[in-house]
Amino acid sequence: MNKQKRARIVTITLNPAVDQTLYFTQFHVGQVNRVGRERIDPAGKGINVAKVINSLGQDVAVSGFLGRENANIFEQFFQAQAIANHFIKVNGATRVNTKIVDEASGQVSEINFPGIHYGPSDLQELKNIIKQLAEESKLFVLSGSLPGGAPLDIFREFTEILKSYDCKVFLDTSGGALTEGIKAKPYAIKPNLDELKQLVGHSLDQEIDVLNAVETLISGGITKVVISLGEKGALVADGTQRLLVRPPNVKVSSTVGAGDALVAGLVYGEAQGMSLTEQARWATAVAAASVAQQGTQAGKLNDVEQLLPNVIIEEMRV
Ligand SMILES: Nc1ncnc2c1ncn2[C@@H]1O[C@H](COP(=O)(O)OP(=O)(O)O)[C@@H](O)[C@H]1O
Ligand SMILES: O=P(O)(O)OC[C@H]1O[C@](O)(COP(=O)(O)O)[C@@H](O)[C@@H]1O
Repeated sequence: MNKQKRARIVTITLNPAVDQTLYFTQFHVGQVNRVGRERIDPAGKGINVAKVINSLGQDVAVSGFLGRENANIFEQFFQAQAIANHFIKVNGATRVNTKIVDEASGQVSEINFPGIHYGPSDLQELKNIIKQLAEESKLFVLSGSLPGGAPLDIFREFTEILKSYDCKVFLDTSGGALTEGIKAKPYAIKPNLDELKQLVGHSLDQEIDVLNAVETLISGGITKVVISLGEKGALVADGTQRLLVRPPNVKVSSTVGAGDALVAGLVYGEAQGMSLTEQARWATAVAAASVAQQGTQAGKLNDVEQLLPNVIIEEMRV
């Protein structure tokens, strides 16, 4: 596979977060708990996607809204990683999301805040930046929850703008933002099973229910649909193929950012012109490498390459 840089990818995060990960030998609800160690990561969905793309050696730019008061945490990181920073600074501080890791059980509990508020002029400025970036970058990732006050159809509008510039949009959001966003028919989406259930509005108890939901989304005009299934892997589908992809065994350190890593692997594969099968293999290896890292750090390219042969891909009958 030729790993030359062919396209710059842009990720948009409207609601970034400083992830504070607290590790406990064992966490007891309702009792005094002493923190074993702490990690602080500049994070949020699109920023995590960018970290992973960057660690794979692909050119990436980031944009969205950052709170002015603690923007330096992000700015220093982007500078150190040579990630092109097009974030707009708005009043206030970016949220701090706390992740509680119980090392005995491996369970992670997440406490996510609603996030920052922005004003109408901030939104206009962001639209202008997106249009400028779309002149030269053709792969966009729109990720994460919406900050307070954002209209539910904001990703729909961004997708429509980006499609008018011939850009491919990978949309990874949830709830009403996903329901509205898919109306603009993004190129690809990556809900997890809970997000898919919410989207279709009913339970998905059997494999056939999930396949039917995927079918409906693809026939509705979305080119690639990826349903992430946690440690079980993912269902990766386009108009002709349905792939059940199972991850290699890794020692789990933090599953926070696993979904973002999967998205990063998919977009990386797209930028490299990979087939759906290769894209699914890379995305799954990239996600497994990220799960083996603490906090939301990206796995190394070398680790990803070693995991690639251990990804199991089964073609399902359509
Ligand atoms: N324990 C694990 N071991 C290896 N890979 C994992 C593990 N948990 C998750 N993954 C990978 O990360 C991907 C995304 O995880 P998932 O939890 O479904 O996403 P999200 O964070 O969006 O809910 C999965 O499709 C899988 O490839
Ligand atoms: O934008 P949301 O949905 O509030 O999620 C933000 C949180 O999700 C993360 O991006 C991790 O997401 P995933 O585990 O789904 O990959 C964290 O870094 C961040 O704190």
